Amino acid sequence: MIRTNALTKDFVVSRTRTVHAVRGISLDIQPGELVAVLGPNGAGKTTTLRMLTTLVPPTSGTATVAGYDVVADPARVRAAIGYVGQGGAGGASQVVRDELVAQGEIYGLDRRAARTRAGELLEALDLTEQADRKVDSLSGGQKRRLDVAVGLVHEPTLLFLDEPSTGLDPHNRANLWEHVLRMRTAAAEPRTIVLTTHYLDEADTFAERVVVVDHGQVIADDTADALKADLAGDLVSLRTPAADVTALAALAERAPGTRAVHAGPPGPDGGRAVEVRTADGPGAAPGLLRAADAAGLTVTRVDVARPTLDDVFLGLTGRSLRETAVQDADSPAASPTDPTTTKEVLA
Ligand SMILES: Nc1ncnc2c1ncn2[C@@H]1O[C@H](COP(=O)(O)OP(=O)(O)OP(=O)(O)O)[C@@H](O)[C@H]1O
Repeated sequence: MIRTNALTKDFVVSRTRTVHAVRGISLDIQPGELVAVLGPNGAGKTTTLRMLTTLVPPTSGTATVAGYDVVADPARVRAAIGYVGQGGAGGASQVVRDELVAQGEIYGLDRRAARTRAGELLEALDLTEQADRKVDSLSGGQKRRLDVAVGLVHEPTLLFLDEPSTGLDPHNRANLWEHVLRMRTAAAEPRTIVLTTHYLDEADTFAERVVVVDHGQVIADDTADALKADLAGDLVSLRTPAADVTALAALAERAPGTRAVHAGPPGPDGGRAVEVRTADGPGAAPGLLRAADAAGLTVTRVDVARPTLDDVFLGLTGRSLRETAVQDADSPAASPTDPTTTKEVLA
């Protein structure tokens, strides 16, 4: 459905400065896949999407989308895809239903067919009640759902969404995702969806495949579970009195499946946690406890944590992710420091 080979984009910003936004991305995306492209600000996610949607020409490399070359056949690519950009699609002073009808007509539907299609999309995206309102009176979540509806007017088999949920509160993000997932299977054949996101948790929960981009390159490409298992591993944390830390750490080093061992800082009681990064935490923990017991070492508490995509990114780049406040776009009362609106995003 999408195949790119060494896709590259340089922006020449002055005689002395060129931004290498995308540095040779090769991807192969099959029909029906739901792929999240994840990466920090400036990683090249949007530029990649804009090349795949024919909005900017590549500097070098090739890309075919829905079987058509993005440079040689941009009109056919555009007819086959839907694209929802970061800015949104709806005209602010348009009435919601009229916006969808107009989009249908742009894509060649006659007025009657365009009205029917608009009605179906309003229904599917829970916007029927808002159909006669102006676009700029909608909440952030409703606007984003309208954007998705606009992207689907011509029933594309392939949908690109650039940061569809940025700025939405957790409730509206979940709601948008519910609709996107429903839209995906509503077509005769499952739609292929490629989206960019900063949100680790949604890439983790919803995407079947996560492509991690950093500095214009793909640095990882797999299911979230495989990335976490291969690149991070589980963390078994064994709390032990100070006197046993060195011996317990040495024992953990020798345990099967151990990848790394690290002693945490002393707690209020002087004890420390020996943190064991291992392929299979729940599988390894009982063996570690038995070995500690046999060696006469005391373990006062055991915790097993599954890794996050944050751990994956840290493992790949040495850079961590920051807790960043996400302004609740639909609930003006919520402040950026409200813990319910604070989400993990890539720093
Ligand atoms: N038209 C342009 N002219 C010059 N530089 C550009 C242009 N568009 C993007 N860039 C630069 O290319 C790099 C990649 O930008 P891009 O928008 O693709 O990143 P991104 O991963 O989508 O970031 P974000 O998550 O912030 O949207 C950045 O350094 C950006 O400043």
